[in-house]
Amino acid sequence: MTLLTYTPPFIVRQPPFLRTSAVEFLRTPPFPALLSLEPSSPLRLQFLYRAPNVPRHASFPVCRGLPIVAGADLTQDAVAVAAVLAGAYGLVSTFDSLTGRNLIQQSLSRKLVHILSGLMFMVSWPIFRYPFSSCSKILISLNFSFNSTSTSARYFASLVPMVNCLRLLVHGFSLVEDDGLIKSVTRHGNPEELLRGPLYYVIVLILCALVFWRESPVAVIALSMMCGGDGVADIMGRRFGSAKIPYNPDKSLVGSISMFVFGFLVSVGMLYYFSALGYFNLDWPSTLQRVALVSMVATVVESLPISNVVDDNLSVPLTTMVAAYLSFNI
Ligand SMILES: Nc1ccn([C@@H]2O[C@H](COP(=O)(O)OP(=O)(O)OP(=O)(O)O)[C@@H](O)[C@H]2O)c(=O)n1
Ligand SMILES: C/C(=C\CO)CCC[C@H](C)CCC[C@H](C)CCCC(C)C
Repeated sequence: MTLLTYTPPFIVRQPPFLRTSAVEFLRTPPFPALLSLEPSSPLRLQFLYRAPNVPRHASFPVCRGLPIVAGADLTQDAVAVAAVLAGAYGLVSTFDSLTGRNLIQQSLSRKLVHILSGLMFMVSWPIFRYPFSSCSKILISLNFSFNSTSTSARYFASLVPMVNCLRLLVHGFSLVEDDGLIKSVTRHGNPEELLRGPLYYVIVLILCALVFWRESPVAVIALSMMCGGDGVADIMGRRFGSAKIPYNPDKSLVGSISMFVFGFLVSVGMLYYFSALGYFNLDWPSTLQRVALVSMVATVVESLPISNVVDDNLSVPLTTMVAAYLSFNI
């Protein structure tokens, strides 16, 4: 379904800091907002913003000339923020209703919200597409040979977890009552619980959107391990985890195996999703090995008896970010 037509952007030189082995490794530029000096044929924008087919190993002369009207419409990103915020509210309300009617247990509701929120947020990233910040346009208009391909879309997308972060703070400190939120995302129904796992969770979403975004496998793998891996580990471990981990009686082998398997599968699936939309081009045999290694590292960290020191919603994604960054840059 064609929603909008826009003049394709122009390719700029990739910033030096992006000329890492990761970029070489990914072969073609990962940036959907690349600007090409000679406009290619108008691309018809689909609902999901696909990166223009940038030729592999394309040369990237520095961008010059008149301001480049990206053709992107801020309106789309504003609508996208509203739509994803509505989705977040709807997800929590749905599980509030299910727990309220005793159709699912509160602990299962919490984990399903944990699994679905981050993954659905990540899946929504391609609908944000304002290609560059106003400062970039000003720099271009001044004929500034800038190297940035920063995309403002990430800032719009990060508004969603930011609003939810505020929501968790307001209700976590009981400034405003929201029984539905508390029932669907806390284990014991205490508002203060919102200020721990759920709050760390949305902070990680903000970090992933702002720092790595859809232009790198790092955030994709980190959120896949936090949501798909850790979330399923809890569900499977509680249900089938009779055989405990020797060094951590609170965790089980089934839970950890589930963490690895589902974290790996969800990571590969999400990487394929963004790769299919053209955000990065992966060498799959090597990528699968790297994702397996990162998944193993995250699984080992999640199995450690450190939950009282650092929440899994921090230790798992942060460990995954470091491991994925090193793995895809070496
Ligand atoms: N590798 C794992 C991970 C989790 N679990 C099971 O899932 C429960 C909760 O796991 P945990 O990761 O601690 O979940 P949290 O996110 O810390 O719990 P909550 O969602 O309440 O914050 C554990 O007590 C355990 O029964 C398991 O058996 N093996
Ligand atoms: C229960 C949770 C963590 C504990 O381990 C997850 C809390 C989730 C937040 C309450 C809501 C977060 C919403 C996302 C930022 C956006 C989701 C959008 C999507 C379209 C549903």
